[in-house]
Amino acid sequence: MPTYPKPTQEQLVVTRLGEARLVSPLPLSTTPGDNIGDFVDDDLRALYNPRIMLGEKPSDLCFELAGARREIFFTPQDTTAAIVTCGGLCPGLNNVIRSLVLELLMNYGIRNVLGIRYGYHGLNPNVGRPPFELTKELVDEIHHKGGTILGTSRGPQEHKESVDFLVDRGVNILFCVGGDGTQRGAHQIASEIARRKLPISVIGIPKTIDNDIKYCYRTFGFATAVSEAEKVIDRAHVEAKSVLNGVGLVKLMGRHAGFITAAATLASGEANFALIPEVPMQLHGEHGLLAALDRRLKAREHAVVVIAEGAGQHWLDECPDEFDASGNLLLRDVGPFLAHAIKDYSNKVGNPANVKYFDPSYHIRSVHADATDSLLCERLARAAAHAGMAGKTDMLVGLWHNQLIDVPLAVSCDAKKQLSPEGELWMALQALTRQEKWYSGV
Ligand SMILES: Nc1ncnc2c1ncn2[C@@H]1O[C@H](COP(=O)(O)OP(=O)(O)OP(=O)(O)O)[C@@H](O)[C@H]1O
Ligand SMILES: O=P(O)(O)OC[C@H]1O[C@](O)(CO)[C@@H](O)[C@@H]1O
Ligand SMILES: [Mg+2]
Repeated sequence: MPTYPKPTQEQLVVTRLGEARLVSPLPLSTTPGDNIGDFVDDDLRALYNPRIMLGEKPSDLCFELAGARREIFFTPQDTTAAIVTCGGLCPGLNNVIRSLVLELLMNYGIRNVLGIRYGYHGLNPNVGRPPFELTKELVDEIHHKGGTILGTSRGPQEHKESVDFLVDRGVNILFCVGGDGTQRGAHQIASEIARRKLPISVIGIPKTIDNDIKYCYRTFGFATAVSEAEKVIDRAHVEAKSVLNGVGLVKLMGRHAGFITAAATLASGEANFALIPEVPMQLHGEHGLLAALDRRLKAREHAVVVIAEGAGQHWLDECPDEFDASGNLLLRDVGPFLAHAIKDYSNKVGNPANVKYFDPSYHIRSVHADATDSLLCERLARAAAHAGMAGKTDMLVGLWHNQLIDVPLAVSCDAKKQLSPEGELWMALQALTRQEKWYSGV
């Protein structure tokens, strides 16, 4: 259940640089049933809402389906692509780079692929390092490594200079791999390209362990981050259970979305409380977290609490907002604050807790992609390559009910996705932890 308003059909129309007239070099077919993979018809659509109420007319609101087109826009041997990775690290960045390079060079046979260094800074010759050529040999084994071989960055970018750079370097397709900020930046670059009426395609590939990008049910990196977080919760449980009144407290990444916290809590099955930014909870008072935790300790003599970094911000003292280089609000550190609050309260009520605090923050995102994410990276990257070669632009590749879709950047990056407190994930978490019971004291 999305937490954002339904788009209009007009908002879901993807921009094209012009008519795609060239026959694709991919060895695909247009005949179903011939045991050869098929091109995707440009008129094929994925329904926005796959649920229907019996007796009601289904809505025909739909996304453009991603995939290889029979007609392409760019002449492969004259085409240069460039790849840039921006924002925080995320498992799978190297997988995406590798799959893009292999699809573009080996299957489409384009001229070359440039690797842009250290995020959007690399598109500004006055600030960034020069790009380097990505060859098949260079990317051969990179998918086994965490991080990004291109480097990444946060901080503002001058989109006019970025477009000058693309023109100077003869780049025809730019692939922007990153989170919501990166996709906003990609949209600005595409808008400047459109203003100058240039035939340059800009394609986004959504990356973030936070899983907060609209029209992408699951971003790559999320599954790996959840697997890593799950291990930490399990260890926090071991620590908590080994001492009297042990409390394993785990703080996980997730600025504005609690997807990592909720999914890792469910996967682990060992946490008793999960706190996310979307569901603000009281700390003090009869129905606050501290009293609830005390009830749990009295009943079971150990507890595990998982908190997303963006949760409980309202518990901390007001102080002037600070921002990172990209303008993202810097969160105050709720983990140590909560550890102290639990210790103080438990001492005060005469039932001292033995708090073991875990902060695995960067650990969960700097690892290499697991098999689930590697597969998703492969799918997203190849779909992005197809979209670029077909001359689509100002769009990102999304994942909607397990179908890859092409989504205009303007409609994807106008807001972040958050976890719905009415959705299945949060309901499952309530059913598993039964944390409400401790809060209500019944
Ligand atoms: N509002 C914006 N408008 C245009 N460009 C932006 C905007 N926000 C960020 N960018 C560009 O995108 C880059 C990456 O943004 P940011 O640091 O917010 O990471 P992100 O892509 O959101 O990834 P993460 O998920 O790690 O936060 C920045 O360096 C900046 O150039
Ligand atoms: O410290 P950095 O590298 O700026 O990134 C931290 C942020 O990046 C993310 O991993 C992705 O947005 C967030 O969960 C986290 O708050
Ligand atoms: Mg972001």
